[in-house]
Amino acid sequence: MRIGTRGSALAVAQTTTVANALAAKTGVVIEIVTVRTEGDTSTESLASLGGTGVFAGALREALVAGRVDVVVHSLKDLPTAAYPGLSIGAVPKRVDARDALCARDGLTMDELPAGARVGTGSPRRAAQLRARRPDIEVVDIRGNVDTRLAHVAEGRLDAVVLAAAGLDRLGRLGAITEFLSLDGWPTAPGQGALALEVREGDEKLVAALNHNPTRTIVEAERHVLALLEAGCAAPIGAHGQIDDGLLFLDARVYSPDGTEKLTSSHALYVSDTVHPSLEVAERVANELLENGAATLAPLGSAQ
Ligand SMILES: NCc1[nH]cc(CCC(=O)O)c1CC(=O)O
Repeated sequence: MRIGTRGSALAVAQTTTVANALAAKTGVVIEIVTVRTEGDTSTESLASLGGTGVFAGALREALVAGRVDVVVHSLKDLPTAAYPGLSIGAVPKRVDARDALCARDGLTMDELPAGARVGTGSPRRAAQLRARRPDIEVVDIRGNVDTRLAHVAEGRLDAVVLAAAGLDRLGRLGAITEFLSLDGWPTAPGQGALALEVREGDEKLVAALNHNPTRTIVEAERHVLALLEAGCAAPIGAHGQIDDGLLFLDARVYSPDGTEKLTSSHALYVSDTVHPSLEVAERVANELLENGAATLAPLGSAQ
């Protein structure tokens, strides 16, 4: 079985984990194939690339063409629209969904001095930073996780905000100076989860790695994006969880300058309905739209 991945250290790390787990569960021999994507090679800001699918496109083409049998995506980088002929065969158990602050000298968010330079390429993180600390300077950066951490280590920035999941997968948890709680800092739909995409009909190749609660939760988070017709670069955070059969979904839309935000939370019992993810997302998205989400934030083009 050939598994396709982006070439970044993070992508290779998470694909290797998936390959090992799949080999252990199925006994199949696995080869990892690296595919270059526009999101990896371009130095443009993510927002200007148009966001949607800059990482996923080349991987999906390789899958359709039969050059690989499975591709591993970070779920948060995967467009919400279905892709003809392809299907998400499995969503493995999610790891940490939180963002983390990686600052110089062990500083926390509250301890950063006024005027501190904090790097991120994400409009959501930029809005959240401005909301939390209007007195700091948000700096737009690109590059992989190691490049971003180097900006701090080498003194060009005071801090960066990154996904805890990515830092963990790269063995860089030691760079974290504060985990940002999901209550106050919901993260990108699907953050910390992976999607194993296959050609339609091949779902059984990867079914052994599927984790149904994770799938239900991340589908709810992603439905919010789709219902708001928002791209992955929109300033939207969403966080779902399942406790005792109750699916809870919280989503927040920010104005880019961080001065305004809209929040909506709803919950329903998974066993009470046929499509719990879609229903809870509809309640959340409708409430956000009724309260003006589309005028508060540039949601980006429909997918
Ligand atoms: N957009 C890049 C990207 N895609 C997935 C992750 C982190 C790992 C994950 O969320 O699964 C990252 C890096 C980051 O946001 O810090």
